[in-house]
Amino acid sequence: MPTLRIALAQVNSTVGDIPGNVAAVRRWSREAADAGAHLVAFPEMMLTGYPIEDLVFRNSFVEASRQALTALAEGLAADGLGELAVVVGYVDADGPPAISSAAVPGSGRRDASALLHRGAVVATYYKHHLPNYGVFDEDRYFEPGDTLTVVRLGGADVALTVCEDIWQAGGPFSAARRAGVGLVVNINASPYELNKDDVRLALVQRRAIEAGAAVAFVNMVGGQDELVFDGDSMIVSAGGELLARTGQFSEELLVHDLELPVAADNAPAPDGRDGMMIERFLVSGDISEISGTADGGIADRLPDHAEIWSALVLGLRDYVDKNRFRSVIFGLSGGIDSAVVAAIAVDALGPERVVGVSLPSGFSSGHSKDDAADMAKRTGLDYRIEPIQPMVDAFLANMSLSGLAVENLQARVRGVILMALSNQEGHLVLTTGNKSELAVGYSTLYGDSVGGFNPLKDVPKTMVWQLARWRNTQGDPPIPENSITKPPSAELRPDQKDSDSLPDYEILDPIIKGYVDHDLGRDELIAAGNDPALVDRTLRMIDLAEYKRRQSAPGTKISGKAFGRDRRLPITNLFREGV
Ligand SMILES: Nc1ncnc2c1ncn2[C@@H]1O[C@H](COP(=O)(O)OP(=O)(O)OC[C@H]2O[C@@H]([n+]3cccc(C(=O)O)c3)[C@H](O)[C@@H]2O)[C@@H](O)[C@H]1O
Ligand SMILES: Nc1ncnc2c1ncn2[C@@H]1O[C@H](COP(=O)(O)OP(=O)(O)OP(=O)(O)O)[C@@H](O)[C@H]1O
Ligand SMILES: NC(=O)CC[C@H](N)C(=O)O
Repeated sequence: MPTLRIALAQVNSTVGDIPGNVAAVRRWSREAADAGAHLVAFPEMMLTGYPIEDLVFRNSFVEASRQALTALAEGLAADGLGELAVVVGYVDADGPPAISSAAVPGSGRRDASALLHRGAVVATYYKHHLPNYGVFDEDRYFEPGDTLTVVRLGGADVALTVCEDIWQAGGPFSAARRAGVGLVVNINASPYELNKDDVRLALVQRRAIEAGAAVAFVNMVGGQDELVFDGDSMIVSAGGELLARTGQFSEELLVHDLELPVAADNAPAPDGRDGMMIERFLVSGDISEISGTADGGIADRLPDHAEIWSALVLGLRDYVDKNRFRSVIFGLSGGIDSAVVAAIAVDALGPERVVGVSLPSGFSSGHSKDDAADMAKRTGLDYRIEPIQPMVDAFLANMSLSGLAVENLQARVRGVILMALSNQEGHLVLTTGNKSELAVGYSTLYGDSVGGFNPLKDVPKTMVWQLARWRNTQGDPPIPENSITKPPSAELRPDQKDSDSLPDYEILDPIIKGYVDHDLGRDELIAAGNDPALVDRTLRMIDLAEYKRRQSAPGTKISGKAFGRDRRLPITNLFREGV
């Protein structure tokens, strides 16, 4: 029985930074070789980052990816790593150049995996199953491959597959059984959402059994606009037993020895109902002898709140760093939302890169200023005070405004100040509205909704409180207790409370979840026990706020359905539930 030492490189690539991503492959390949690995696998689209969206239509981009791949193969050999088999994701094309931003049939854009060895690209594989739901639009971008690539290395047969190939029965995994491979390598760009780790493990186990082969599943880690990749790479035996698993949300090299069956030269059963062809490549008959043993170990999964917090921290850090911002700035009101944003930002970037500004008006309570100052003292963030009343008064001296217009004016003056400080000092402005507020439109357009990124965009208000309490149990509590316990208020008029305009968030959030996350209609929401009048009111607010969401800042997805790419609704829409 050949034993292969497999390394899974759970690493962070950046969309468009092809030279940086190539350098990362060379760096991690060196580590894998030093650990005695025979094969190292990198994530889907490692060379380009993922998702590349409409960049795929630019021939120059696809060509840069293809050239980087061949140069990488040569570079690895030049580094003395030619004997290591390196599996890496990239974008390829094997049809005529694209002529417009449409998925021209035959233009052959491919979501591809390649095996590099001894300075050459030995084999390539094109992703067969293309996800086209939720945040994925791969039918728009790629053509599916129809041939399973099997490589022989050290007397074992290994099949190459890409991400969605593992999410659907049939196709490559069923072809892998026909080909009689010992191992299927599945390279991923599988974004995080809560509880997806449990789904993934069961899935990888199911596919291993379907293929009758061990599965090495490697996922990327890091943030890309609204997505965050959590890693969670693993190796599962042909019988479905979990053998090794990485931690979540950090770069890691998992190295594990796998005993594989000796490859047989029988032709595969020809009549596969999977509809795939099988193509075989010889990589190398002999491989280096194993020294010692490598057991990757099985890392514990994070509990839910720790997992969500890690996702939000990594999502923000990578957005800031990859877009080359030195620091972030936001209004620090003493309320729970800006307090939790401050704690996430300090965890992500360190207090010296976080600026919190108290922007008191005539209606700001004493405790709002004290709680903001307390938050700053606890975390060491850069705290400023910019009173807004003189600027609000200047507007009111020159315009006749009343009621809501005056309320929103305060939020807008705050937005102008934050954007001015951003322009002056170069900070990224964070906006702080949570998923519940975004759902019902409880924010001022061009006011508190200004900003380039929103860490709480996919976090319902009730979870904002839970996260605050959880974070305060981890070491020194960063969030003032008063910010957690006081009733939420926008403080735009005397004694204003969120509860004047909105039902309690404990009642509101389940309705939002049903309507937004699960697409339930009015009758189903009422059948689930929600008050009919409240359902009608909430659905109306959600429907009418679509225009605000369409122009809202991006923020990290943590749920099964986030606002943005996951949930796409027309703004102009006269359909009303139950009417
Ligand atoms: N379909 C559509 N397409 C494009 N634009 C549309 C539109 N419908 C209205 N608009 C525009 O939007 C304007 C109305 O929106 P906007 O100006 O924002 O005003 P609006 O949504 O009426 O008021 C803001 C609400 O958010 C609350 N708030 C504000 C600040 C902070 C917080 C908090 O606690 O987090 C809550 C505030 O108390 C108030 O209830 C209209 O005047 C119109 O210009
Ligand atoms: N006095 C203030 N100083 C600084 N920023 C403010 C102030 N008031 C509002 N903001 C900004 O506007 C955002 C929305 O205001 P709002 O008061 O609704 O939220 P919050 O204070 O964070 O939380 P809560 O909804 O619990 O009150 C705040 O998160 C904050 O960024
Ligand atoms: N990149 C992909 O193919 C990802 C799709 C897959 N269903 C996932 O969410 O992990």
